[in-house]
Amino acid sequence: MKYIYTNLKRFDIPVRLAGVNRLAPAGCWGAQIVERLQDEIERYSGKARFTFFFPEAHLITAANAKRLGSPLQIGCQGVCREDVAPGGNFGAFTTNRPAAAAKALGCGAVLIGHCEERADKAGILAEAGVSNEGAVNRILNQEIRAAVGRGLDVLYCIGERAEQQERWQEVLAGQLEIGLRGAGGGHIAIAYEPVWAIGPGKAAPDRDYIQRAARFVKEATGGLPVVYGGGLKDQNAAMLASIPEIDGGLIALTRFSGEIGFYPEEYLQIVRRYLGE
Ligand SMILES: O=C[C@H](O)COP(=O)(O)O
Repeated sequence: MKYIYTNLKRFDIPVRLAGVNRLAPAGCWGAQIVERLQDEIERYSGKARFTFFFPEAHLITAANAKRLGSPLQIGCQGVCREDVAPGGNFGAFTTNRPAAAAKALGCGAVLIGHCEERADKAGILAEAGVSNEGAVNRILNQEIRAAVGRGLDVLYCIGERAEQQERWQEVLAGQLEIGLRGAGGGHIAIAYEPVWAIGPGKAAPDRDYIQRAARFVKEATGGLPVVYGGGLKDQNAAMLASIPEIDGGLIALTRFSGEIGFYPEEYLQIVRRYLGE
């Protein structure tokens, strides 16, 4: 079974507001993505699982657009490190999204620890004059445990930044060891994303580099599924699919130059290529 994840970041922002959304007005953007993809995706049932991480505003319309029995799973882009509990917090979580809320909104999965989330948390710590990767990993661990506690599938992102490349093993080991502590019992997959390979103008590492990291992650986690993200595109999908330790991919942009963004037809082309069709 292959796992194909998609992070739709904030690709819902229209071009006139400096975003990359050329697909649909914000109100129906999530539904349109589901409607344009689900027929084709259904052809791969049994061969691959598809999860789409939407910004919260689109979770309901995306979930409503999903046909009954569709293999497409809807996920959100993070959960709060605390959750509601009987006799505990009843929902006093202004601005945050507890795992229970994600569940109630129709999510089956959550993306945790994306490098953009890590950078945001590190930025908050930096405001207090603190630089502490361990603290970021501990907060992400709380989020993972909250998500697992609610039965959400978790895609946990790890990866080294450019300046960490020489000590990549130490960085990945810390992210895994602290992030996954006490989080057993759920469905957790790892997205290996070298931060320096993410986004427009960036290129994915070569096969050996990715295989070495994926092997390391597999060994450190006792064999959890590992997917690759960061510049995954039509041109390298087959190469990535040929790495035995890689169980799938995490896609965001489908077009990295010109009118960059997420385009459903281009996405399907990457999927076809990855699945060898
Ligand atoms: O969440 C996905 C990753 O950040 C990969 O992004 P990218 O495919 O645009 O490089």
